[in-house]
Amino acid sequence: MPTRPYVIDQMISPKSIAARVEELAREITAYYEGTDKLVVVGLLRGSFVFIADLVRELHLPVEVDFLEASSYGDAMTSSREVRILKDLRGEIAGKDVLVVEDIVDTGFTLSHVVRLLRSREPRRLEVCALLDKPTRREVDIRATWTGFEIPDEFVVGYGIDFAQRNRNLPYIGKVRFTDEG
Ligand SMILES: O=P(O)(O)OC[C@H]1O[C@H](OP(=O)(O)OP(=O)(O)O)[C@H](O)[C@@H]1O
Ligand code: HPA
Repeated sequence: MPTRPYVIDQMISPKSIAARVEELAREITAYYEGTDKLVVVGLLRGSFVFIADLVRELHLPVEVDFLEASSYGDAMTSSREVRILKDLRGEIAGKDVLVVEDIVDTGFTLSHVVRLLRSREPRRLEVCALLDKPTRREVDIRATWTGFEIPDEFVVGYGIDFAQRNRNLPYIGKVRFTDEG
């Protein structure tokens, strides 16, 4: 539980998110056109809202699978140790794969997951991330498609949490502590 009081200032509205998700889905559909099946892999828990919206806009035969990775716990900074808490149910060897991530911050989570999944030899593996904080990067990795580049702010909402709270907000907001001067 966060002990300090905070408020959340809206940064990206539900309307802007929906419009961007539609654009991303259009590009992804064009990229994978002709695939017999795209395995869409959501990284739990943060991507659960984004993946739900994104897959409904993909005009492709899709299978949905999930991988749970965790490195933040209840903190605002990465432990830099990525733990895989739940693996995929299905095989991805020889298949087209799209990894769906909510946010790329230091890059530790995504690089760990991409390395793991590439070792299973998918046919094509690409990444779609809703948010990117490029100024915080510690590992050299980029998503193939990014929804929004954002400044160095701790964000919540649309699936993203602060110590497991605020995932259910329909917008992306930044956390502002109210006990600071
Ligand atoms: O680029 P990084 O610095 O690695 O940060 C990004 C990751 O951090 C968050 O996951 P978290 O460990 O909080 O788990 P969660 O998805 O269950 O909230 C977020 O959902 C990303 O997966
Ligand atoms: O800004 C963030 N908010 C919530 N979780 C996160 N994990 C990495 N960056 C963030």
